Amino acid sequence: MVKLSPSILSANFANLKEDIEKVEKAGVDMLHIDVMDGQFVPNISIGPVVLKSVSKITNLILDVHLMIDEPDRYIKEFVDGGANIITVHLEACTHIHRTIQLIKSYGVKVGVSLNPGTPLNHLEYILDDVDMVLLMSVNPGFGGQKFIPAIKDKIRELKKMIDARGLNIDIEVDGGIKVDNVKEVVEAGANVIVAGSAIFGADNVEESVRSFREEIK
Ligand SMILES: O=C(CO)[C@@H](O)[C@H](O)COP(=O)(O)O
Ligand SMILES: [Co+2]
Repeated sequence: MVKLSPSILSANFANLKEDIEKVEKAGVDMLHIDVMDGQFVPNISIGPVVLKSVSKITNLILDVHLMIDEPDRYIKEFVDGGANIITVHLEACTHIHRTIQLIKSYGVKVGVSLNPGTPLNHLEYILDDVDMVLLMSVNPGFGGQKFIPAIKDKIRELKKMIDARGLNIDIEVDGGIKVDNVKEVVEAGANVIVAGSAIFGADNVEESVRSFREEIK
């Protein structure tokens, strides 16, 4: 079953509660929380304080995407804020293995994300330790960018690596996913789809979620 994880980066932050209720009612599976530090990526978004408030008004799985340098410093705060899955960028961690163990020690799920230009072989010695791999299909930092087509091959390769090891790891893809390209992403092997502008930015959120579901059923 393919899961939908709309990114609140494209929500109206002055109206966040209503926006989240809309996607929840529309039947999405998770809520993707983009955290940006203005250092690892050239943008600043939200942190654990907002996450904590969000966790109080939704039952959706909170899928936290940390685009911050040396995330070990803040893992506990995001756990306390209600994160169910914490994904860190491989490129942002000096000791990725240690960071993965730290996240697991709090009993939450752990994901590792790769920028579009980072090769899959960097996962070789950590793949067995993670619950999810997040492949970026845009360069991180902003919503509303264009999907990078080469990532479809990367998804296929990752799926092969996971299957060859007999692992049960989610493949999440994030950036530029719309109703008209989601099918290709799922066919390549992704089973968690992030969509920001295409869901929170849609005129009719319910209709957008329905169209996504139709494409990936
Ligand atoms: O992590 C990021 C961007 O860095 C994403 O989660 C975006 O927020 C997705 O937005 P769209 O590309 O779907 O508009
Ligand atoms: Co994201």
